Amino acid sequence: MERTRSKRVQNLPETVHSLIGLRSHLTSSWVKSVSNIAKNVSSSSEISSTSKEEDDSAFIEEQSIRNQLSTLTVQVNDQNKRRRQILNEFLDLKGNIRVFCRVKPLDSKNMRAPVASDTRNVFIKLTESKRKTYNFDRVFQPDSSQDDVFLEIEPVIKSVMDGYNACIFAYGQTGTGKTFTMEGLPESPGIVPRAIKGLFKQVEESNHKFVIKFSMLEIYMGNLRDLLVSQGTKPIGPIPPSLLIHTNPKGEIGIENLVTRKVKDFDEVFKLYKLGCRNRATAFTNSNSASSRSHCMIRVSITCAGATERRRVRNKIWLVDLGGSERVLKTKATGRRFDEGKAINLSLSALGDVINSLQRKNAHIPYRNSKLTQVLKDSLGQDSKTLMLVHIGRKEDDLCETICSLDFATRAKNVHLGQEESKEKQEKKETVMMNLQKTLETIEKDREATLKEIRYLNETLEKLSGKPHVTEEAEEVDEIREEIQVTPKLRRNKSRRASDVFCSFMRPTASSNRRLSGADFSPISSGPGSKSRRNSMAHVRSESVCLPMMKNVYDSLCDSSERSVSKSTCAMSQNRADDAATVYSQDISECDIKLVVSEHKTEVQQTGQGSARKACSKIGIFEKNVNRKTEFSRINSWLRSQSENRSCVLDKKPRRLNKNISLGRSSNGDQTSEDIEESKAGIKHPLLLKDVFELEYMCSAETEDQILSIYPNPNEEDYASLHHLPSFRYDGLSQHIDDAWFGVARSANREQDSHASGLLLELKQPLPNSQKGLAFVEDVAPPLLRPQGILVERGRGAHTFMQKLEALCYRTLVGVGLIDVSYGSDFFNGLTQ
Ligand SMILES: Nc1ncnc2c1ncn2[C@@H]1O[C@H](COP(=O)(O)OP(=O)(O)OP(=O)(O)O)[C@@H](O)[C@H]1O
Repeated sequence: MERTRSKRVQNLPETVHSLIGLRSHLTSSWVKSVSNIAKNVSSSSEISSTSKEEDDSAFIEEQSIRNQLSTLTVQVNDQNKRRRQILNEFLDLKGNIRVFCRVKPLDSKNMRAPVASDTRNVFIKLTESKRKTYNFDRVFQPDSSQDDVFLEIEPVIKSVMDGYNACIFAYGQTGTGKTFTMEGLPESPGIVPRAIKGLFKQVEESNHKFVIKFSMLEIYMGNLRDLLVSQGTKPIGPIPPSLLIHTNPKGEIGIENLVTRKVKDFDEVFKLYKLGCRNRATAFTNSNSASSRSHCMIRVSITCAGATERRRVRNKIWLVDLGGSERVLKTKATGRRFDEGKAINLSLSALGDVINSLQRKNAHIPYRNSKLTQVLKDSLGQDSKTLMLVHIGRKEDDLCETICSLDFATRAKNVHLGQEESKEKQEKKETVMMNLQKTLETIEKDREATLKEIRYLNETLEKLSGKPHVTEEAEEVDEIREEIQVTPKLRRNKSRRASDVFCSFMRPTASSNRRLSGADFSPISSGPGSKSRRNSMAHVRSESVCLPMMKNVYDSLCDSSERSVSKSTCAMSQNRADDAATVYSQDISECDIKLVVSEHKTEVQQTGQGSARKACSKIGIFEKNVNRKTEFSRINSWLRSQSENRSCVLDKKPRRLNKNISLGRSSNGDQTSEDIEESKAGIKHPLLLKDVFELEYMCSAETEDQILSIYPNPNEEDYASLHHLPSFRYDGLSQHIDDAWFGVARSANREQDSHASGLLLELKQPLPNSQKGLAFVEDVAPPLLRPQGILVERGRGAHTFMQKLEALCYRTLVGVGLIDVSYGSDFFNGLTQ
């Protein structure tokens, strides 16, 4: 229409000209035509001026909307800023580290429950007259719903939108409801789905553009495993390489090669979460049929450019379902379950230390003592928001664990040296908090109204201009997105190595590189040319003692390879402080960390067979030297605390190892010539475990029970059972343990020794069929090479027997302080002090 009008106006001069040229033909029709044209001309000019006016008014309207929008944006940013400040003030008053407690309902109403609670306190009935009270920022009683829990969590999620890092974790004994709280059930979703939904909702409502990314990993036996990457399901495969943790110059923690997926909505997150859960390590335990055997960690990172009121451009929230704390003795875990429990306990202990140090505002925060705390470093402390949900059960049976969990939580609480706030101070604080909350609500309402108006104006603008409204900020976000996508990931085995990028203490050690390149868990090679840095540390004891680890039905559900006890022991040269530091930061699993000892050269040089008393005094000398000369992690105090309980005998015998050693009797029952020779020399050869395998030696189930009944399981009340430990005899852990530790002369032929060295255990009670004590030697060999096949062939009886033997081996090692099982005097005592 407009186009037709303007065409007519353009044609007017031509028409007039033609009229002039046709003067001679002036007729009434001509007059009519001219008057029509004149009319048209006037109406055209009218139309053109109207359209101009219209254009102008549209432009003005657009401009005014833009002006309004920029005013409103300033306004909403201001509101965001105020909201952030007030919310932060509110959370500061509540405490940046808050501890909640959730009490699990009893399975049956008729059960006796020595645990009671109100909204702030948990009461424990210890005896008829003795009670203990624990108070928390909030206690969720057994009938509390998931809604109640999330209501307390919500401010932290808002704070994440404001650019703060946060960490929410569930802690507690196995089976007390950590996964229930974090993940929930389809009909009653837990914190993770609600928090993520909450984040997306806020993103939608916000006037800013956000990029949200999701990652999921677990810390299993001290190794970081990406849960968004399938690890394979081979029961005896190499342990997948642990992901490396690094810190960027800004102090932000990153995890190398961790899959990080950009997510647009909750559904996408949900799919990834399900995938991650499928890859997670869970197993049947005595306490929970689907027990989490690792710490499951979800990271949601948020990036928002152009929101100057946010605390930082990129921030993150960690949602952590910690592995269940457990008393290894109570759960009667053996084999891998035992190792898992120990690793979990050690990292929980490290987490407790970190939180406690943060609460006390200590100058040194021991983040580096576990992978868990290393990963969470930038989300714990400073202005990060930390929420710990401690879970307890009410059963009488679990009282001990409940007290441990409550003690752990109390340690993490913001109670400075036992000084509780006065009631008056508390009331004052509550009033301030209430006022802040009211202000917060008003700001939230105003902010919502402003956001609504902004949305309306944006829509109007879109209609007017016919194209979506693009802000400068959105363009910036796009740039960031591109930047994130093009950031090259560090590739393994490429010329660019982690060591080129990270500062010295974060560089992987030779061992971790080895692990990366092929999950090599074999013991230290003594072969020619193997002059690795690690090998040059003559006293590294790690990966040297291999006990028979049974492949049982539960193990087959897990995909890691077997583990050797040696993973929990490690000694380092004192003059290699840097090695020790590196090991702490990168190389070893958590079970190692607590046990790392800076080794020293003792002057003890004793040879020959030692009596029990001698051996005990050797432990004393060892400890004394250790105390005097070495720098320690906790093993020192643990060993000392154990010395009274230890009654086992360290019996040092330099033994000539012979691969063809027999059972001490020939097939017809006669003594072999070797036996005769040995008995002449006064040396008795014990039965070797290797021989047990090879000669298919088995005793009846009754005999096994009879033997094993002598060595009952120690429990927390009765340490006397440790007196029944089988004697432990040194059998040449030659290359890995400094002989001076046990006062033994080193074998001249180290090379030969290293092939046949192992751990020897001797039961005091001989087997009926054998005139000799039963003893075990396990050759130093990579766990994968051990004779699993033989065990499998022997059927169930062999399995049960071997499980029991394994338990015995552990108990012996515990008794002499070679391994730390994290019960009683170690982990739990540490927490309750
Ligand atoms: N508050 C609760 N209300 C109802 N059921 C609960 C509650 N807490 C836990 N449960 C139930 O108890 C069982 C064990 O809980 P869950 O698996 O969450 O324990 P967990 O602490 O995560 O154990 P683990 O450390 O071994 O993984 C589940 O069946 C769960 O549904």
